[in-house]
Amino acid sequence: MTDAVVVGAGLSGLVCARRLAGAGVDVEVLEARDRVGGRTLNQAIGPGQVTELGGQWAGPQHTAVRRLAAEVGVETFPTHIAGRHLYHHAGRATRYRGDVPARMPLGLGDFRLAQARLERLARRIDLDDPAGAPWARRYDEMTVETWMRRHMRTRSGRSLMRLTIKAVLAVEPREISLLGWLFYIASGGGLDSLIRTDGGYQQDRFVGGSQEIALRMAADLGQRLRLATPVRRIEHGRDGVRVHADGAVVDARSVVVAIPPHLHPTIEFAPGLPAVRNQLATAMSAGMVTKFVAVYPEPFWREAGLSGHATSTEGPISMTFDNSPPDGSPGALVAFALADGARALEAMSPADRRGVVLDALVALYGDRASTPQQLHEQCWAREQWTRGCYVGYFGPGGWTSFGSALRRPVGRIVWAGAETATHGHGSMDGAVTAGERAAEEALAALRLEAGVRA
Ligand SMILES: Cc1cc2nc3c(=O)[nH]c(=O)nc-3n(C[C@H](O)[C@H](O)[C@H](O)COP(=O)(O)OP(=O)(O)OC[C@H]3O[C@@H](n4cnc5c(N)ncnc54)[C@H](O)[C@@H]3O)c2cc1C
Ligand SMILES: [Mg+2]
Repeated sequence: MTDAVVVGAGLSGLVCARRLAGAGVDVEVLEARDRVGGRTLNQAIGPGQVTELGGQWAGPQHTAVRRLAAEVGVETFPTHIAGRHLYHHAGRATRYRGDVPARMPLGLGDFRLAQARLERLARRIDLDDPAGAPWARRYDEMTVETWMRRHMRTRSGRSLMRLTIKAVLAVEPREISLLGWLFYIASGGGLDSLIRTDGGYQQDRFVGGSQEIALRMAADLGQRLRLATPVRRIEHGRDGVRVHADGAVVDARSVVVAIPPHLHPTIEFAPGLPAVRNQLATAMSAGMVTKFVAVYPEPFWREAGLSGHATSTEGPISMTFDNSPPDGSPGALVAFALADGARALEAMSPADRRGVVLDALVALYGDRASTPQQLHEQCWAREQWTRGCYVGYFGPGGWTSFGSALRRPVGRIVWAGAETATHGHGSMDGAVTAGERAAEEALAALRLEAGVRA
């Protein structure tokens, strides 16, 4: 019998296993895919050059993932952001500086007032228990769309707020409660730090691609990690757990489940999980993102004084960034289709989808954008072992009904994953801190048990 099994070799599961192994615990990691990294994924774009198709940026607030990267020898480099950004709205692309386009002063004023209100409310959120306060529950009943209609006066202000929530959570404002939005804002260190283009969430990237962090942890784990081994059934009881996966059965004292909650129903638990835990898994949904990376001989937009960052209220592409490697060669633009935008693209043929994305890039960056050397596409909702991104979130009422069960262990089952994070919820940083927290919980239980046995 081994001490612990970790289900899922994303950042969270790998960090958890690394901490457990470091504490002298026998641990085995079972991963469904034939690769590690989960929602982080490198894409080669040239000899020795990569870009990312999943999570990639780290802001100054993301101290845990930075610490981990340093530990495994992965460096950061600043995201290329110098120059003017583009805002595409009402058929027109305009240039701007700063974090929010100022084309419509009334809309911008409206947005800033709403932002100030959200920041003020978010400061009252208890990250450990967002729905705990009686006043918080009222906010869980209302969608962000409803709140915007009540508190924002201009269409352009609302459209900026809609774009903001889509950019940071990949959901439409009708899909999430105000409390869910406030929790996410508080967890991310404030709305300002989530949206500012200078020194915010997108401040830095990882040299060699973000997946390199997971790849290095996997190398350190060696034989303790098994790929292409999806877990199908977890038996758990007084004496231990038995984890059934394709091609493996592992007996252990505890199991850490490090997959997103909306995938929990794909595993059979015996005995079944508590009622509220079952309901939590189906109440938590995930956003929807398709990420495109267009690769060009050079980052030609830079010569034109453009940063490569754009936001758009029109069409399926809501946001772009310069995603070139550190030396700017080759040039890469990443384009995001988010929520309704990503869903709209799924109704098209691959060729039509490609055409629509290139048209969007041409509308922003001109004709040179029409002929990339490579165009990569990753729809995370299509992926069997992810099914939605960036992260799981609760719809209206979800935090109130299920929030308190989110991290509560069930006997010998401990929960990890970015969805269980308090700080940096849904980010790589959150995945790391959640993995560390889960390792502490599993360790405490193992020590208690060893003490009882001794
Ligand atoms: C397009 C995109 C952009 C993002 N941008 C950023 C960003 O810029 N910055 C940032 O910080 N975060 C970003 N994120 C979020 C970040 O990538 C995730 O929060 C983080 O990687 C999640 O890690 P995790 O270990 O919790 O989950 P995952 O990475 O999802 O890991 C779960 C693992 O479990 C495996 N698995 C699933 N089911 C089973 C099973 N039954 N048995 C065995 N294994 C199983 C999966 O294959 C996967 O490897 C982004 C995400 C996406 C998709
Ligand atoms: Mg994981």
